[in-house]
Amino acid sequence: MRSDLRLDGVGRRYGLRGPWVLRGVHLAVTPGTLTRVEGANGTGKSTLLRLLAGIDAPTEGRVIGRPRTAYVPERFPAALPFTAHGYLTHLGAVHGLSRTAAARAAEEWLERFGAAGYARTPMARLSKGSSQKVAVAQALLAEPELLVLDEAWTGLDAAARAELERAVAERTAGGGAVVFVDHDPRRLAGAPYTMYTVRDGALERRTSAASVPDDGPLVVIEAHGPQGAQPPAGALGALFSAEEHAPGRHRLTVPASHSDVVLHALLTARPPWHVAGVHPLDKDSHR
Ligand SMILES: Nc1ncnc2c1ncn2[C@@H]1O[C@H](COP(=O)(O)OP(=O)(O)OP(=O)(O)O)[C@@H](O)[C@H]1O
Repeated sequence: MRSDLRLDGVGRRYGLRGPWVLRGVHLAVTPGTLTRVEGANGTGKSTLLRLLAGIDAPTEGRVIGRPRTAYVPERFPAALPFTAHGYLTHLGAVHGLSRTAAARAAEEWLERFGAAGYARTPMARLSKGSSQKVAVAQALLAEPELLVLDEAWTGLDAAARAELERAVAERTAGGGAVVFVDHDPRRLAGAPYTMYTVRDGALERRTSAASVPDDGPLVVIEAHGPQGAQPPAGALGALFSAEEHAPGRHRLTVPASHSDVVLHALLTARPPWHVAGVHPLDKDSHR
């Protein structure tokens, strides 16, 4: 990827008079970087990813630059009239590979994701997890400059999840950019990334995530606080991630070693937040 992909004053709404899902968004995606997008349900994460992937156009504003891009959608249309191998070979050819190179790349990626055993199975007959492997393989096949992953880990088994993390690291090491959404705050936590929260149609840049350790237990604090509020200042520096999943219902993920600090900040805030529960993060709970 030679230069940034930029969103310049981008807004998107659906329908002529629909509410603005995103408005006034400025964002630069730089070669060799990893970008994480988070936000509560329905705030516009997938909308943002589709604009970055170039499969949707902004209602207003401009997208500047278009690297060779591949995209894993939140919902992959699995019932395609191909075998996994046939589909990937076909796509490889569309991306400009020779037929032989495309077939070889298809085999290689199916193998890497532990899907070689059903390469010749019609896609309509694949399980959800297996078709997700094909969804991921189709995006990696042609070594895109920009890789956009919308909850791409969902449904993959542990080995395939790890393989996808490796593939992401390979892309950024090779100078590509990767933008992703994932519900698990530990996803790619070992790699430095820039994090943006989508809130009220805008992007807020978060900086705390880069310093999060990739080991050590995490706990989830379920807290009730003011709607639309940031967690109290005393808690912010210790947080791994924060999500307002329903109005006034905040889910804060924090290293266990820092949970006391965060609980203290919540309970002594003015007005105090109500702590509804604290539990260890179950790594698989959000997949
Ligand atoms: N094709 C569409 N037509 C009409 N409205 C849409 C369309 N796609 C998304 N929306 C609306 O735009 C808003 C943002 O949706 P989007 O899927 O981008 O959010 P999200 O943050 O990815 O949600 P989730 O976390 O549930 O995946 C929602 O209100 C949704 O209903």
